[in-house]
Amino acid sequence: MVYENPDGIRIGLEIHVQLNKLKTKMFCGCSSDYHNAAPNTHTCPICLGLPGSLPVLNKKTVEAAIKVGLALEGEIAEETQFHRKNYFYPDLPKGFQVTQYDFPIVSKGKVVIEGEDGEHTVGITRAHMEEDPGKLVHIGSIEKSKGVLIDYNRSGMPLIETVTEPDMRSPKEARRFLDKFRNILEYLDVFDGNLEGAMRVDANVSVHWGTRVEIKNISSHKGVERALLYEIMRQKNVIRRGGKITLETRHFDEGRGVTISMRTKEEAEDYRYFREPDLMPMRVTDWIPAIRETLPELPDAKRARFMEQYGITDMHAKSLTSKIMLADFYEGVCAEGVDPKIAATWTADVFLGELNYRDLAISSYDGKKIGFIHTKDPEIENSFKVSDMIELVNLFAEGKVSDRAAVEVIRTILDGKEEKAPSRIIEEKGLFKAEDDLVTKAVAETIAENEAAVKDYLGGAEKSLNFLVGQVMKKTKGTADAKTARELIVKELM
Ligand SMILES: Nc1ncnc2c1ncn2[C@@H]1O[C@H](COP(=O)(O)OP(=O)(O)OP(=O)(O)O)[C@@H](O)[C@H]1O
Ligand SMILES: [Mg+2]
Ligand SMILES: [Mg+2]
Repeated sequence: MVYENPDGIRIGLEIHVQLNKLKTKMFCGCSSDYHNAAPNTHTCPICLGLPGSLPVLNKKTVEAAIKVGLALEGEIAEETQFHRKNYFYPDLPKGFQVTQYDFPIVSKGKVVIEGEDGEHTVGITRAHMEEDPGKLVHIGSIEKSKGVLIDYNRSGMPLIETVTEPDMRSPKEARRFLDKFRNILEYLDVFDGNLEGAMRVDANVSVHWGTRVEIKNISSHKGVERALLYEIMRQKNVIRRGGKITLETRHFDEGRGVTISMRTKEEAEDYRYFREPDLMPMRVTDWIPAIRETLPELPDAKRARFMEQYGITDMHAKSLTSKIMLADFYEGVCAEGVDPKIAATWTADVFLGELNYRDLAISSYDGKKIGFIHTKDPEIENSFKVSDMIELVNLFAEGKVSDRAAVEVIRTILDGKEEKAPSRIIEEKGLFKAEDDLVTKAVAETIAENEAAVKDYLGGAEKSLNFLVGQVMKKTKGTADAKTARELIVKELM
């Protein structure tokens, strides 16, 4: 299958990622652990940009950038340096942002995603380091706001900006790219995507192979997908009415789901880039071998190994490796000699499905349990123990609990406040699988009591069989295995 891209869509992303796993900021010793702190409490003359303060580069920023570059299979510049991007705006009182201009540390990388027509490669144009400015908090909506508050806790946080080639051909591909990119960064342990403001995306998009429009500063992957869907529709409509698309910057209004023009590129500023005189150029070639040593097994490699080592399907391997903490949890479960295929089903399909359904995001794994938080309210948190999954998988493998009962156990643990082992939950809820003769008895009774349904089934109405199975489940209070019940009924009526 070859994807034709009938609307000539091209999407290129600029992704700002905070290296929020580093202990301190980029040019000063202020702690980067500010997310729960009061505004402007994690600041000093350097990150406030006060006159006379001098930056001291946090070497870990450069190391992390090189690590990212290697993971993206990019080229690392032999010599790299910083520039000043001059602009006047209250998010950076010193009047310029320290960034990299024509010497980005990383260039020419790639990321392989699941595209519209199978594997699809997205080129990485460049990735560079820069400092995060302070955060402006608009009171009310950005267009109507009467006032602005500024929090400089974020100011001076190390960022990596990654620019892709316009290689994505649909909003879905853009979202898949972002999911994959985030996953890689989390594997590298340089980034925690659950923290507020950790990843901000500018999405560039054009239709009919035309001029691009840039949508600035979108904070979620889903937001990027929605903004692009809207923007593509808007551009197509403009062209259909005989209009022209011009290079402009737009803002995505998450609430209304629309993009709004902010400025045209003619109004774009001239940033008067020049070399940052307070920071020396760096030669980093010698650092590369040691950093390469620290590269972990990356998602694609892990996925291939999982299929090979555990004999699981590609779908399961993909889902289990979509988060490093989930992959580690799964391996923790398998380490105890449980059936890896059953463990994959219960972890990837049921457990992960139930988490998504509840808007819970995986946030930690400590070797014993996997933790998760609510995506809208991080105060809501819970965890699931490796030992509980092992017990459940074994009970299921031994035929002691049915599908339905195992799902019920997982739900009970996710929703419960007190800790309980699966076997206790099963006992308390009476979920142990019914003995075979109990099921046989229920089948016989069901057939005797439901003459009409039996007749319909024998007359070819498959639906009636479902009804009969339902009756058996009811009689056994859901403890029968639905598949067994079905087989028994069919056999009886043959
Ligand atoms: N025709 C196009 N359609 C869609 N995207 C495009 C097109 N041409 C370029 N792009 C994308 O636009 C982005 C350009 O980003 P880049 O940072 O190089 O420049 P910029 O947006 O002008 O600068 P700034 O950093 O100030 O936003 C890249 O992601 C690129 O892939
Ligand atoms: Mg741009
Ligand atoms: Mg850019």
